[in-house]
Amino acid sequence: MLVVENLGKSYESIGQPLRVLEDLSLTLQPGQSAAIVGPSGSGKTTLLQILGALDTPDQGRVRINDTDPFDLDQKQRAIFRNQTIGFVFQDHHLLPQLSVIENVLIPALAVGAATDAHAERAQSLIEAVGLKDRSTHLPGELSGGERERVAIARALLMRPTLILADEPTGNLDAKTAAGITDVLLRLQADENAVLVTVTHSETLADAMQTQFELAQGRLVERAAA
Ligand SMILES: Nc1ncnc2c1ncn2[C@@H]1O[C@H](COP(=O)(O)OP(=O)(O)OP(=O)(O)O)[C@@H](O)[C@H]1O
Repeated sequence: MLVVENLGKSYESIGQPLRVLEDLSLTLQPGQSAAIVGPSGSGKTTLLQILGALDTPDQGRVRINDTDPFDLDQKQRAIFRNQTIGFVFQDHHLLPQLSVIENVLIPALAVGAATDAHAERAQSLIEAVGLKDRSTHLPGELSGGERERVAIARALLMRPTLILADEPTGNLDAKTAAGITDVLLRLQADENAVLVTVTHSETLADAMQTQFELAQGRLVERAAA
């Protein structure tokens, strides 16, 4: 479960500080999916970075399964992030010199060694995202949509309770984007995880259970279509 209370965030800029998030609150239950939409510069990525404990808020609290990552020291926070949060980025951030399966195993390697159980999980996720025959390929040998599937498999390796996706279908054609959306939602449902996706795509936003517009630093729930 994700609970965000009264979040505030400003950036220092020449002259006045830039207030990006203002008294922002949000609660999502396990299994819930939400899209965050809003104009460019409205603070969507900033919010996602704070939800992922990659950036710190100036005010407010974030609780993920009753833990506030900002109560933890840096090392504990990194471990918590690794075990609780899965990130899917638009530009997928795969390591080009590592194979598909090695990329999927990165979260396990980051906290020690990949066990046989991790390797089995990685293989089953690679199958689940439709890349069974590609596990020894390098990212450079894959299409953009296939690379995004690898990024999704990697995000799911540690069975996160919170999945954060930043424009996961950003540079993809409509058919490929629809396939990526299906895979993401299927794996999220399998794990009963919370999914928060930031997007400019109305199609992707419509695939989520709930949609929020980020405006003037706060989230406003959009009425169901
Ligand atoms: N590190 C930073 N320092 C100063 N200002 C920043 C920083 N990061 C973001 N900003 C500013 O904060 C505002 C919100 O940025 P953010 O990237 O969160 O918006 P966004 O809604 O994700 O935009 P987009 O849809 O274009 O990706 C913008 O005005 C941006 O210029």
